[in-house]
Amino acid sequence: MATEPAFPFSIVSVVEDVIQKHGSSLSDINLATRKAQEASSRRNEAATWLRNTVGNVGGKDMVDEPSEQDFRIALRSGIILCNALNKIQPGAVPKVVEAPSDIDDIPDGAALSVYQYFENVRNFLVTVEEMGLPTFEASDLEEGGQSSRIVNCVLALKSYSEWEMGGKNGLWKYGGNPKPPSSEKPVVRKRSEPFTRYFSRAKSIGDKDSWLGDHSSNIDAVLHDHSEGSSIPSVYSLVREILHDKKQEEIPIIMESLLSKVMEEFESRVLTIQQQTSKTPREDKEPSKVLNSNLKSADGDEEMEENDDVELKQKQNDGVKYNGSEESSSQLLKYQNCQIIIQRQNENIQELKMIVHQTKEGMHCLHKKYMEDFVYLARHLNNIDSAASGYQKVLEENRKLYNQMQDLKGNIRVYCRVRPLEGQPNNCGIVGNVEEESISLIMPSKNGKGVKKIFTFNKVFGPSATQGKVFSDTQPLIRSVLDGFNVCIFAYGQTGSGKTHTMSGPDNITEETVGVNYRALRDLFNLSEQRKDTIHYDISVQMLEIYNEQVRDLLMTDASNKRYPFC
Ligand SMILES: Nc1ncnc2c1ncn2[C@@H]1O[C@H](COP(=O)(O)OP(=O)(O)OP(=O)(O)O)[C@@H](O)[C@H]1O
Repeated sequence: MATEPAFPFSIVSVVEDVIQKHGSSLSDINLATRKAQEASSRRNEAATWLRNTVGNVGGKDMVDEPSEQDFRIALRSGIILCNALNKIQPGAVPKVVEAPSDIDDIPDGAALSVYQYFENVRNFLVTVEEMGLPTFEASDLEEGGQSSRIVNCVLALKSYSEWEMGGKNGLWKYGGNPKPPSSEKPVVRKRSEPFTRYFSRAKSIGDKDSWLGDHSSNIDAVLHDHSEGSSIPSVYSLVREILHDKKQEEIPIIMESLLSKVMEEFESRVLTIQQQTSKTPREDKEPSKVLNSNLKSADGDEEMEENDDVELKQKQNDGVKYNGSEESSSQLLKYQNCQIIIQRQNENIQELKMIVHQTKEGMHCLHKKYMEDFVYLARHLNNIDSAASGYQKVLEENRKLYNQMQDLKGNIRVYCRVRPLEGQPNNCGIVGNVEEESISLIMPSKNGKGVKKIFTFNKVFGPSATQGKVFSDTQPLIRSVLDGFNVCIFAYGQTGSGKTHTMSGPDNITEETVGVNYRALRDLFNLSEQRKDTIHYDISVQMLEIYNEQVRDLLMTDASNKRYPFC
């Protein structure tokens, strides 16, 4: 973005006005008195700061409101100065040579080299110079030295300390700048030094705020005689006119007074602009010539208006002067609005970056948790698989044992079922005792006495045995079918002995009277369903009749082909 700042005010016009208003009074000063008062005031300020910063040294405090002599004597060992410097920049003077407590009693002018104070002073001066602060000569600490230079140095340290404690934000109010990180130094003309210093400070602000940006050359051009023969005076020509008949030593005081008045005038004009701005809402909606119109934002106008006062005060602190015209204030407001929009966009970008970062972290955590769950499930599945294969092995073993047991019981089993006789009590007639595995029959004989004969079976069912009881004994054999064994169940007996009743059931079949066939099939289908995950069974049914040495397929629909062979 082009950061062409709007300067809706003329520095020349402000200086010109001040000179017109106060021109005569600027030089009308009792220089001697003023200088003495000011020197005393500055020395007191320096002494107070040193006392507050360093505290008691060698059992003595810095004297309150010291004389020039007191001030020099207190500092000539360099201990206070080095300690103060170390407070601001710890370790700046690694070794401070201590002096005996009676150092202040040594008469002024007496040599102090025995206390090696030169080392302290030299270390202090070297460090201060490296920091870009104003220094003094070691001889200034002796009688006849320029104590004002010492005061200047101490006050510069104080200003630097305050500026540093304030987070190095804003203007460092003392005349000089701490050494910038880059090698760039403000170019200052010797003759215009007293007032160009102000602008070099403003440029140092521009390093952070880009308020004046790189326009020091423009400012320099304004200060200097940039247009020979131009009808518009420059600051340089205005000031030169004021100073041309003044003595060399008067110039700094007059310039200070002039700058002070210019600042007052500037503040006054800024206040006027603020008042006008608060009374009249912005009317100029045209794009500013000096601003990037792409940065305009309709929805941000309301909130930006609230920040106008703050921004104006900021400019006021930066020492910029306005000419007060409405057009200029409108341009300034637009410029400020754009700055606010950019700032908010930057904040939004930062916020979005934060959200993206958090989302990435969240995704990373989810992925990690997913992987952990996945590994856990894989392990769990492995365990289940092992258990299932173990179970299958055990099951297989059980089946083998089961079938072996069926074998041991006998591959051919013969059961005997006694049919109840209608209208007669059970166990009457020829049937004697019905045991678990035997039955006795009373056979008639010639002599009239019955002959008892006992028959043994795998199982004997009496006339009261239910269909369920009969099936329960055949069920284990039927289950062997599903393990690949051949099983055959058939009923044998004379007509009317109950074969159909046992195998199928009576004419009116109920849940209790259903016979072995149905029960066996139901059992096989149930087992097949239970084992469907591990074994697939194909089940088919045939129904044949063998009668009078003829085999017939009872399930064929075509009656002509019922007899064997079927095709
Ligand atoms: N255990 C029993 N309990 C009650 N009734 C029975 C029993 N056994 C057979 N009956 C009855 O006896 C009759 C003859 O039985 P069933 O028809 O089963 O004999 P069957 O041996 O099949 O004869 P067939 O060889 O002539 O076919 C039927 O009415 C049947 O209900």
